Amino acid sequence: MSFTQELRRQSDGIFQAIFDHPFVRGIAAGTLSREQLIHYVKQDFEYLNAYMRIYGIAISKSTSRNEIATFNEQISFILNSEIHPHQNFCAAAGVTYEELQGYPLAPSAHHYIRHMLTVAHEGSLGEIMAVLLPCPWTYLEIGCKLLDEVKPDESHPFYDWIYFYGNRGEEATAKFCNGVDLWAESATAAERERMTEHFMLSCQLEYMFWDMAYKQEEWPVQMQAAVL
Ligand SMILES: Cc1ncc(CO)c(N)n1
Repeated sequence: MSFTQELRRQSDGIFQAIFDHPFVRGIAAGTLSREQLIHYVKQDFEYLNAYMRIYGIAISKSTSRNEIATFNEQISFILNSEIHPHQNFCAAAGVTYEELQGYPLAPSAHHYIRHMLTVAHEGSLGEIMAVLLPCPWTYLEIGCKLLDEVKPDESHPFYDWIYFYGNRGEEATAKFCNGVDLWAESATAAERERMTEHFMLSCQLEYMFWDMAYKQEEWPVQMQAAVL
């Protein structure tokens, strides 16, 4: 079993919980509220900005052109393609994408981004790849599962979202897994252990991100608006 197959086995309980989460079930059934979609897009716009910055840190730790090119491709994918699923949610909620940009982070999004940033600061390139991997991997599997289960046609409100993640992520995720596996082969046991921990925590935080959007999570005490 490869290192990433072993990671997938260890995280199976979390993957299953994500597939069963009411937000993901709500994508399948087309039953999410306008407010839940808006909360998700506001937070995910910021999340993907942070995610691209972490790729930037990964580039600064890269030792070959090949690695740089891979991270560069991933950044372009987020900038140019991953806007489509957000736009699908915006259209379903009846808002423009621009309206949902620049909001403060809710607690779980904050937690997830800080987790990735800590690993980016302290860890090796292999550890950074491990902390980033649950993002494409969980969405690929959600997309494939929903394609298979719902077989949406164009009348489904989340047709674009489901097709985007079900069809587009496979090659990128395979490449990502390959990079993590190669790194793990020459890593020490202690580093592999850290890679596993980072990966597992990112899976937990993927679950929490869905939960945050579903419950429209906010900080428990409202901040006071600045007096200008
Ligand atoms: C939180 C989160 N995880 C994964 C993806 C997929 O890229 C996303 N857009 N947002």
